[in-house]
Amino acid sequence: LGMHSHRMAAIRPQMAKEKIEGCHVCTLVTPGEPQVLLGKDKAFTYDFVFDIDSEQQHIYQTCVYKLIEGCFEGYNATVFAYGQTGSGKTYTMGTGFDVNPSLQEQGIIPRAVHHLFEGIQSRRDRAQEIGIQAPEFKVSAQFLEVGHTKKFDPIF
Ligand SMILES: Nc1ncnc2c1ncn2[C@@H]1O[C@H](COP(=O)(O)OP(=O)(O)OP(=O)(O)O)[C@@H](O)[C@H]1O
Repeated sequence: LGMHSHRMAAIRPQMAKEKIEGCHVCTLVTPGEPQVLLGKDKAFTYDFVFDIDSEQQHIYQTCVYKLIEGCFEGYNATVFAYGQTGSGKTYTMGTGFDVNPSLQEQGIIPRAVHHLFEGIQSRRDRAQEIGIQAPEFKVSAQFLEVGHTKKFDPIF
């Protein structure tokens, strides 16, 4: 059994409150590199980095698309968001229920569910077209939210 993981960082725009308080953006993404500079002397490297103006669609396409395609081959996949309060986990995962985001703003989970069921349907349709028995799919998914656990370090 092998396990492979990727780490990505997405930088969110400043919230209105932060702008009003005169906060400065302290991150700088190194052009062409998956690296974030924090202030002058701290550099962090990830597999992917998405700067402030990144679109949800781009994040999905780069980080999650292949995982869902892999599910059709029988692989398991996990997408895990972590970060401090207000850093943008809910927004990026698309699990806020109090807002109704535009299609463009839709996050990872609704995109993944859509991709999964579209993928199933198109594989079944294709089988019918060429006259073979439609494949059967069993879908099992989990969505967990861990919060406010002061003693739990999710970065391991
Ligand atoms: N990429 C983004 N573009 C625009 N707004 C964003 C982005 N990321 C986060 N936000 C906004 O920033 C605020 C905080 O984000 P969010 O609620 O997703 O944080 P969180 O990490 O889930 O926080 P908590 O741990 O407290 O639940 C929200 O108002 C959200 O809409």
